[in-house]
Amino acid sequence: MERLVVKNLSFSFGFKEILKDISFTLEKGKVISIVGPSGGGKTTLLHLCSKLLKYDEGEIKNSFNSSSFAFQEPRLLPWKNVIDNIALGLRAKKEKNDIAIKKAKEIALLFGLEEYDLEKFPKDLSGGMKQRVSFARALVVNPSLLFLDEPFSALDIGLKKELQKHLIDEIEDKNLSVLFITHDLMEAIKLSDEIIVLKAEPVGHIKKIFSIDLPKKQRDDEFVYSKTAEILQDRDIIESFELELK
Ligand SMILES: Nc1ncnc2c1ncn2[C@@H]1O[C@H](COP(=O)(O)OP(=O)(O)OP(=O)(O)O)[C@@H](O)[C@H]1O
Repeated sequence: MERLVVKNLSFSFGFKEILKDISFTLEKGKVISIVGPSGGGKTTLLHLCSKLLKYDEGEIKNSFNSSSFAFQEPRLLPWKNVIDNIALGLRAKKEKNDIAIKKAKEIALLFGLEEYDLEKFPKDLSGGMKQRVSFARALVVNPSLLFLDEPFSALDIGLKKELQKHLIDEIEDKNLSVLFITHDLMEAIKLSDEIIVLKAEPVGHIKKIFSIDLPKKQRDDEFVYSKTAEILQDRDIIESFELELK
């Protein structure tokens, strides 16, 4: 069975402890989001899980067949146009060139890019367009596990909803698993099976894990709003986000 198991993970940058005793399991076809205050160690945790960083203590066992990553910063290759940036992973997997181009074009159009955008280079794209290219590049290779760091943060509300819907379709149709970071509690409620709340003080640790059982396609705005209101009643969430409810 494909899964990601994180057990008693701790990590420091030099003498600065960033994460302590983190444990959770991501099963096939499930979505876990990591929420928490800025500087709480969310990106560090994602980088450890995706092997971009080496951990100090504990264990990470990843038995997923394949994975891909969309970073907070899109990290596109400046000398390649939109299509070639999206097709990068497909070419690395030795996909035939015409098929790679066809798949890259299909997903680019699905993600709301226009035909005339496809030849553009990253310097000529808006922040939201770059983010869509980066997300498309991660998804087009059909990974079994997707790591996402704030994938929708630069998108307007309409595009955000469209891409979230597309992601939910991929999760349900292809049994895709996702570990993602968001600052947006409503987004986490819409997409996740579990929400991990990280607290930064004194060292990044898991304060709470919320489970959401309603099937994702049944989570309408009303559900998301009422669940958000319910979760915001929780003392731990208020503390984690350093919110003050008056
Ligand atoms: N390469 C690095 N070297 C030293 N310290 C780092 C490095 N990268 C991150 N940090 C520190 O680690 C802590 C956690 O950073 P991280 O980016 O993981 O937090 P985050 O929760 O993702 O924040 P944000 O929501 O603002 O993206 C911060 O105090 C940050 O300054």
